[in-house]
Amino acid sequence: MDNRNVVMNPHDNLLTLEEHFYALQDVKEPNVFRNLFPYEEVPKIVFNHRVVPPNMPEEIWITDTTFRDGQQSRAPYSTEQIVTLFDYMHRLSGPKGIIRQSEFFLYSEKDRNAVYKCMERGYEFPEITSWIRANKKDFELVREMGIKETGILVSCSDYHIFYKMKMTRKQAMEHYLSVVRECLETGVRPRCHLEDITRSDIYGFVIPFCLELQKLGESYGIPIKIRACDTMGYGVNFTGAAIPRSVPGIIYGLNVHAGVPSNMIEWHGHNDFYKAVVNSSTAWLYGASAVNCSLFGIGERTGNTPLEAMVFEYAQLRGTLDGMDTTVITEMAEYYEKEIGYKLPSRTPFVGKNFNVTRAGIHADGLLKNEEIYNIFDTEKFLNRPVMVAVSNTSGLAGIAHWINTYFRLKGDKCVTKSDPLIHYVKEWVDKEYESGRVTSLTDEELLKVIDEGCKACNYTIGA
Ligand SMILES: CC(C)C(=O)C(=O)O
Repeated sequence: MDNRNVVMNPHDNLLTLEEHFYALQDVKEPNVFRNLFPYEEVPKIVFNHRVVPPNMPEEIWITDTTFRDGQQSRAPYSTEQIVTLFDYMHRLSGPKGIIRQSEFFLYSEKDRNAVYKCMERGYEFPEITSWIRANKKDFELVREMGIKETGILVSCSDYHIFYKMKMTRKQAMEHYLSVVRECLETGVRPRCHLEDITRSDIYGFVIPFCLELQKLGESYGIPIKIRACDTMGYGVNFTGAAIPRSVPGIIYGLNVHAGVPSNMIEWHGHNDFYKAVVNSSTAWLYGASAVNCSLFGIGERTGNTPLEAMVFEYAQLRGTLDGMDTTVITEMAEYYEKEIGYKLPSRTPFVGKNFNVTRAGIHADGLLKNEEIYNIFDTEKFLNRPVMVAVSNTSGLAGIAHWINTYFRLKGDKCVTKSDPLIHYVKEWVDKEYESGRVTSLTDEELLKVIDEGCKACNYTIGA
């Protein structure tokens, strides 16, 4: 704060300009932004046409909440599952630690056991951080376990302050600061989760509070992280949208007005309005170094920002994967399906069964000529998932040929073509299936059986 302008207040205290302008507004009645959130109507997006300059930090990264927000919304993982997923996460993270941190509950013996087992791995990345009840005993526990950072809940909208906590803004702020001070006393780095920031009074509460946090952190020589939580998924990325819904506006306010450096700002999104991914990328683009995600987006209600999505957003924004091994994403998806029993919706980007499957015959024909025409990128290279054509009534000869080439991994002159008699044999069988009233798609087993019959009937050897 040394380089900021200062002004005198009437009591002769030195105040930064920010403190002078952004004093806490201790309102008597909660500000619930009824113009934006009428409750009995669909929420509104309002524009004030203030344009925030993009400001992507030099370094950006991903943090993980699979074992916290992720676990909050489903049956708990077993210790073995947590350790296996943590191993996968470490491999995905790469040498630069793009998956930088992962947060864990410490409530039960079982939670703590999982943490110890993950710690035994000795990985630098992801760093293990915690999520605890905000009291002295738990801060001591964090320190004793050798964890350097913990999350602390500091809900910031009047919905939470007035309705849930039954406090005034001043009382809430004083309470939060005392809890954060206790954490600092134990030498643990606090990460303040500003719950419900997209319904909060940014200038009347969030910025004054963050200015106080900055001062507190400075006095203990421990930087305090600010996690901006879009708890209900109300954030929007549109240029000129008004706060508190504007993601650029929130990040700008934290960065410029509250003086929180980019490497101390983290965005935590939810997907209630389908905006978790774009809002997280927007947070990066406007000055947050970290985005907090959970694997496959599994989290409260509609979920969090999917971690795998942000891996590919990272690569697109930075032009490099920076050493992340993205094929691990496919291994994790298989692990969820086989070992955890969680079936990913088939159209889920990057991991669903059908994410790179095309069904229409006309598309299949294009794919057969050149797979780039209908595949987002080399999905075989990055995800170990060759582009597929499902066989159905609309696949045509080209679709069947493509299915066989992909399934049997045939390359170059080993490939079957749509003029081969085997393809005509299979097509005849497919057509009959649908003519007789079938509406479901064909399974791999059915196709393999008819291909086998076709090879015998046509005296044909695949790949010969
Ligand atoms: C409970 C808080 C920290 C949270 O996860 C959220 O706001 O989404």
